[in-house]
Amino acid sequence: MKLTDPKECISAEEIRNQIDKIDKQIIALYGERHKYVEEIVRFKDDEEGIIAHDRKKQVISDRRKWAEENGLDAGTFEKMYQILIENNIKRELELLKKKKSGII
Ligand SMILES: C=C(O[C@@H]1C=C(C(=O)O)C=C[C@H]1O)C(=O)O
Repeated sequence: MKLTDPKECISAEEIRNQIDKIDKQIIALYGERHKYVEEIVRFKDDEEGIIAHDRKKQVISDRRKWAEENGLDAGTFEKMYQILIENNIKRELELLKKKKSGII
């Protein structure tokens, strides 16, 4: 991805173009992440396994740390990952239901 250095940008429009490029790439990566989330259901059998409480805690704590290491607000990233993981759990539960009823 070719980006102009933030300090080199000469207008708000140029800055916003860089932000759009970055977000497009971040979202493409979340698309990739989501494919793995859906496939993990092949290795899970029940609701407790889907929620995976300890893993969920670890994921959030690592993302908090990574956010801080990048000069970002840990609480913001904790909230984002809470929402993301809650949605992933819902999706995994739907897929588990389908798996159990033989649809997939
Ligand atoms: C993907 C998993 O399932 C759920 C979703 C997670 C995630 O999106 O990172 C983490 C833990 C689980 O709550 C997993 O068990 O690793």
